[in-house]
Order: sequence, then C-alpha cells, then structure tokens
Amino acid sequence: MSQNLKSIFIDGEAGTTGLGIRERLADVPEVVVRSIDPEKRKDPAARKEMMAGVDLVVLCLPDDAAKESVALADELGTDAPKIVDASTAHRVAPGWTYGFAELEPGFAAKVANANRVANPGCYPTGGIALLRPLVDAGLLPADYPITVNAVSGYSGGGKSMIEAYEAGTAPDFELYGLGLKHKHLPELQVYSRLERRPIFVPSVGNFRQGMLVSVPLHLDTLPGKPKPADLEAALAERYAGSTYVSVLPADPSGKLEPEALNDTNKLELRVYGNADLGQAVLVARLDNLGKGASGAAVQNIRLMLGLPEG
Ligand SMILES: NC(=O)C1=CN([C@@H]2O[C@H](COP(=O)(O)OP(=O)(O)OC[C@H]3O[C@@H](n4cnc5c(N)ncnc54)[C@H](OP(=O)(O)O)[C@@H]3O)[C@@H](O)[C@H]2O)C=CC1
Ligand SMILES: CC(=O)N[C@@H](CCC(=O)OP(=O)(O)O)C(=O)O
Repeated sequence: MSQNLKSIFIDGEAGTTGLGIRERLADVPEVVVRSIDPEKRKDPAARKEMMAGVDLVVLCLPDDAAKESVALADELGTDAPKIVDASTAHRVAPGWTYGFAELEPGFAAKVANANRVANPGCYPTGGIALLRPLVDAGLLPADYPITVNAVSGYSGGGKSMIEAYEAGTAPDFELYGLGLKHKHLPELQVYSRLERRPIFVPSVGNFRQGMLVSVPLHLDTLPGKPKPADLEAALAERYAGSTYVSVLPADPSGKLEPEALNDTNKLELRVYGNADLGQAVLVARLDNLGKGASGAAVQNIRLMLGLPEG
C-alpha cells in the first residue's frame, strides 16, 4: 500500500485554508502530506524543491505568492506536479480548469483530467450553483440584471480578520464590497454564463464560519413568467444524484441560518417564493471553509489523483 501513496505539498500550510486542507487530508488514507521546514516556507528554492518531489501541490497563498509558485512549477517542466490553487489568481485564467465539479454535467471528469485547477471562491460557489442551471435551462436570460447578496462568517477573511473578530475589535455585522468590484465578480459572471455584470453585496458577521448566498428575482420579468416551483425543478434536475449538492424545500418558517453545514462539504439550495406575488429568492447555504474552500479543494484533489469520493 505505502508505495502507492500520493504525495502532496501544501504551500501556505499554516494559513486558514492550508490548515483546513491539512486536517481534511488526515482522513484520506491514500495520501501523504509533505511539509516544508517552517523557516523556509517563503523561500522560493525550498518551495521549488518540495514541488519537484510530490504528485500534487495545493497553493493556499495570497494571489501574488500563488503566481510566484506557479512560475516555480513551470520551471520544473515535465516534472511539475499537478496544482490546485485556492487563491483568486487563476480562476478565470486560460489553461486552468475551474474546480467546481458540479458546474455542468460531465464537469467532474474535466477536473479529474486537469493538471491545473483553480479552486472556486466561497461566494461564487453558492451563486454559480444557483444561477448556472437556470441560465442553461433558459429560465434566466443571460443578460438579466442579477443581484447577489451574501453573508459570511469572519474566517473568510483569513488570519487577519479572524484576529480582529477574536480580539473584539471588528463590528458585529457589516456590508462591504460596496465599490461593486469584489474579487469574486469575474468568476461569478463567467461561470454563471451571465452577459451582464451582476451586482454583488457581501457582508460579514460575528460568527466564525458558515455562509448564505441569496438572489432575489421578480418572476414576472422572466420569460414565460416561471413559478418558484419551476426554478426549484430546474435546480433539482441539475443536481439529481449529486453527493454534495442538494436541492431542498423552502423552510416554512421563512428563515435560514448560515452555520448548519459547518465542517461539511455540503451545499444546500432552496427556492423561497410566492407564486401569487410573482417573487422568489434563491438561497445557497454552505460552509465558507468547507465547500467554499478546503472541502472543495480536497474534492478536487481526490478527482485529480483518481481517489474515491470522501
Ligand atoms: N479564508 C477563506 O475562506 C478562503 C481563502 N481562500 C484563498 O486562499 C488563500 C489563502 O487564504 P487564507 O488561508 O485565508 O489566508 P491566511 O492569511 O490565513 O494564510 C496565508 C498563508 O500564506 C502564507 N504566505 C504568505 N505569503 C507567502 C509566501 N510568499 N510564500 C509562502 N507562504 C506565504 C502565510 O504565512 P504568514 O502568515 O507567515 O505570512 C499564511 O500562512 C488566499 O488566496 C485566499 O484568497 C480561498 C478560499 C476561502
Ligand atoms: C468574509 C471575507 O472577507 N471573505 C473573503 C472571501 C473569502 C473567499 O473564499 O474568497 P477567496 O477564496 O477568493 O479567498 C472576501 O470577501 O474577500
């Protein structure tokens, strides 16, 4: 068995995402994680040497450092390992495969065959999962003016935001990204197949992890004036048989909290609506550190290394 183990180097192992991936990989018996001497973790020569000796490297770094790591891997030519990049650097870049296995039918096979996979952002994971099937089904025109609202736990902001919340110096709740240029907009637009740039309003609250992403819709402005049940049926058809994505009935309480899926790789989708009023709100719930980050990364790693689903 041991000679068949796949080896992985997590570049940025001590960060929020890196630690999450490391913890999840501890439950994957087919892999061994090779760690760099902590004092050399930012030394390009030491990182390149680590990359040369493994099957796959996971980049859990700020964007600039992730680009530097890819350049180091490029120098290895045909000896370069497969790469999963958790940063924003390559999500809409040519030559990279977007690591959302549920993006469209057959997409898991594309991830499995890719050498370079960009792990999705947490908010786009929820937004794309809701929007892409409706665009593909013709229920949402590609040029429809979409607004995406979302709330995340503070771990989404990495070490510095975690420190600020845990020191009690951050507000209990705030909107941000109000310059309308959040870094997740390009991937949200491209992989939802929207022709018009969506408006995206993220927010962060005083809870560690968990996320809700919601999209309000005026159904009378859509072609064929669909009912909420039509939207739910299109989502259910897309994700039938999916291990991690489920389409659930709207909660009759009309409420939904963000933390129920913490420490899982699950993504739940619901359509709240009122057919008489012609209005609906699509809602995705996920763990920003799970299906929104480390969980998705490990799902991609399993696919790329030919390992069974977790
Ligand atoms: N937090 C989240 O929910 C998610 C984050 N991401 C992405 O993952 C990446 C990492 O984010 P996150 O884990 O939150 O960030 P953190 O700030 O928690 O961790 C970043 C890690 O990278 C290390 N690092 C920084 N520069 C270098 C370098 N030049 N070479 C080697 N190591 C370096 C840091 O070390 P040190 O602290 O010593 O400087 C730290 O350990 C980002 O691109 C982020 O966008 C993706 C999905 C979700
Ligand atoms: C609360 C918070 O600050 N969240 C982060 C996104 C975290 C995430 O998943 O984005 P990446 O994968 O692109 O890092 C933000 O809005 O920048």
